[in-house]
Amino acid sequence: MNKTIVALDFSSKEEVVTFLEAFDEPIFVKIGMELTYACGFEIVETVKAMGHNIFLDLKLHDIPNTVKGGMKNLAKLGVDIVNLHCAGGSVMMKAAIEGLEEGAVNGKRPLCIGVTQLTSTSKEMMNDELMIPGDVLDAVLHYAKNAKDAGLDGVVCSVHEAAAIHKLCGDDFLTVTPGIRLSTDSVDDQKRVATPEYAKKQGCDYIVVGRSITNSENPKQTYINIEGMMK
Ligand SMILES: O=C(O)c1cc(=O)[nH]c(=O)n1[C@@H]1O[C@H](COP(=O)(O)O)[C@@H](O)[C@H]1O
Repeated sequence: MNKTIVALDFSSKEEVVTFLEAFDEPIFVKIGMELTYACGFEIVETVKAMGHNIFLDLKLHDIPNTVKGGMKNLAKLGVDIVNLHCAGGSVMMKAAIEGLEEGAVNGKRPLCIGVTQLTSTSKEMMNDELMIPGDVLDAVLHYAKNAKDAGLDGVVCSVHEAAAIHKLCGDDFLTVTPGIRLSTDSVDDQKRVATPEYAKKQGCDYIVVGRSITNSENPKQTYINIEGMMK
């Protein structure tokens, strides 16, 4: 199974198709809000028809009943992974799983993972602006435990928290880690970043990589190099 999930942060179907046509084999991709809001859910069908695995990253965060209904309809799309914000709370997370089970296609629901603290969040921002005290690791572990208890399949976190999450929640509990940068890349808006090599050392199940691949001169070769670092 591929360990690298490529973030298709594009605003048109043409860019997505051109990007994916370079790959000879199916890969794992992430369709997020930029692409979905530009193209609608039709883009999910387009990418599925090309044979790729899909993480549909819409980060649901609302009252339990609304998230349940939303997840029911997302499950019908037959994607592999969906996500939500753990900050929505345990009742919301349980409702999300109920919705996914109701909408499951042929008895199979998408995996559901919860965003703990965005990788663009620093300790200072978390403490001073969001008013969550302590270290980022403490908050992330607390949210991960809530997610596990609510029946989620894993979390989105930074590479720096993945090993501690596996220790607390078990090796089967997925850690999906964005904020990946090659050592020469600019950090951009990310705060908790790490290289693919370090992600492998920390036991991350999947890394999410956007700009390091999509903005590179040869995206396919960069993808192959990064996959190589994760094997
Ligand atoms: O849920 C996500 O995928 C996500 C969570 C998070 O905490 N941080 C984060 O960067 N992401 C996503 O991962 C991708 C990272 O993109 P790059 O910074 O370009 O590699 C983006 O599509 C983000 O929306």
